[in-house]
Amino acid sequence: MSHGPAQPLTAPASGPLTGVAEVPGDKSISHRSLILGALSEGETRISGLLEGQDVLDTGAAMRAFGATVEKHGGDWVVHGVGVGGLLEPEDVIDCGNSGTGVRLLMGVAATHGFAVTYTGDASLRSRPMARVTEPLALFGAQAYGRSGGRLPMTVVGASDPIPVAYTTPMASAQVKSAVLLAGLNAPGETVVTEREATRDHSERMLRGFGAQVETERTAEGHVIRLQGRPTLRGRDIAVPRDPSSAAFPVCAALIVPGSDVLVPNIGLNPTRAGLFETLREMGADLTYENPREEGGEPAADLRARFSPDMKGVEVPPDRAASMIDEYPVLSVVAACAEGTTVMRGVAELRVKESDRIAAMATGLRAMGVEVRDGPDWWEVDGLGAGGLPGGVTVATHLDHRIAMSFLVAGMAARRPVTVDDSGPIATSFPIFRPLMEGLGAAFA
Ligand SMILES: O=C(O)C1=C[C@@H](OP(=O)(O)O)[C@@H](O)[C@H](O)C1
Ligand SMILES: C=C(OP(=O)(O)O)C(=O)O
Repeated sequence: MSHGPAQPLTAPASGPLTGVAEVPGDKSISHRSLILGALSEGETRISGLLEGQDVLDTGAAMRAFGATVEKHGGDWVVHGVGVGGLLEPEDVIDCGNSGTGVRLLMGVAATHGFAVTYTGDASLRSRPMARVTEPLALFGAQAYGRSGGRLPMTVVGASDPIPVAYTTPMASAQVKSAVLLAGLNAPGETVVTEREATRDHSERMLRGFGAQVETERTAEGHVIRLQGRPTLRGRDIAVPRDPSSAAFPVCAALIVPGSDVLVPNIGLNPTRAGLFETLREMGADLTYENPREEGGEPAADLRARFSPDMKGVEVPPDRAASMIDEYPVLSVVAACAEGTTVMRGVAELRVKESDRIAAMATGLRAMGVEVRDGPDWWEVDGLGAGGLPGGVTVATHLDHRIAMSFLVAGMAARRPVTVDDSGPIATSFPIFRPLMEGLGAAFA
């Protein structure tokens, strides 16, 4: 919960970024590997787990719920307790900065007959939890939190849960996943309908661990049916690299003159790849090399080269869920393109680790970029390649993606960009700084 002293960091203009950027494991899949391993019988061995603080906090939580979670050599090994077998934690569960961690855990524990109190850092304590506790109440769980449905919050799990049919009111994989994970320990069929498809890692991984999950496209949307009380069996998991982390070296290469960067082995699951599609529409020199299937999902090596002729685009709102965490860094690329980039249908950006539209707009405006915004949209007027003035210090509001986005901006700007706190980068991309330095970036 406590956050150490702020760690300011400055990115001055960079020379060409070149080389290979091996980004760490996918954060969404890493959380789910630990959680589903803990709900399985037997051993789950995970290679490539993201060792970011968000994921480490979920690992500590699974230990508090009774599972064994240990690092053996380079792998993480989980010995699970089986579906319905979680134990009552002896203390508050602190999820740090992680919305995914707390919301998925609330779901899992909501159909166990004990109470759990959750908290997190100042950012997480400001984020809305009613979106999860409302559907969990349908299973019979009761939540008692701060006003506005904020953490700290105690959720009293249902001792006699009933299955639920629920339509998610916003495009959120966290809400969908919380309901599905609660449904694991409810008898019968739990059904989640989402109007827009969101990342589908929970569905794919639940199936991989042995649950019966069916998905169907209907007139109402995307329907997911889970049969409750399955036996989940531990398995080996190789976590693919994170496309949301790949976004930073890719975007930096596109806007720093002379750059040519290879980001190998990135999953291009269509529920995650919207940024790359958008960048290509803008005219980015971004190619998919060696396209292949990895663990049943499309993957490729991404090659990004400096792209001085990118144009602003209108990003279709139905693409938002597939690139929701990438809008901050897209807005930096947009500021280096010609013309206006329009981003609509993105109200969810206002309830992430920070209000990401406000945070990016404030920093971009401070360096002279024209940004217009409304409740669920924003537009950035590009200054063209080499046009970003820089010369600002920006507030990152405990938000890793805001910090990394402005550091990327500094690499392409005429004068340095300083972020007031780079500490939160460790939540999702702990090797961001050495990785970017390896490509040629300098920090001060
Ligand atoms: O399910 C997940 O792993 C995630 C879902 C998204 O959040 P929402 O469900 O709030 O859109 C995303 O922003 C987050 O980084 C990870
Ligand atoms: C929104 C994010 O994470 P979370 O919701 O898990 O805190 C993110 O990583 O950009």
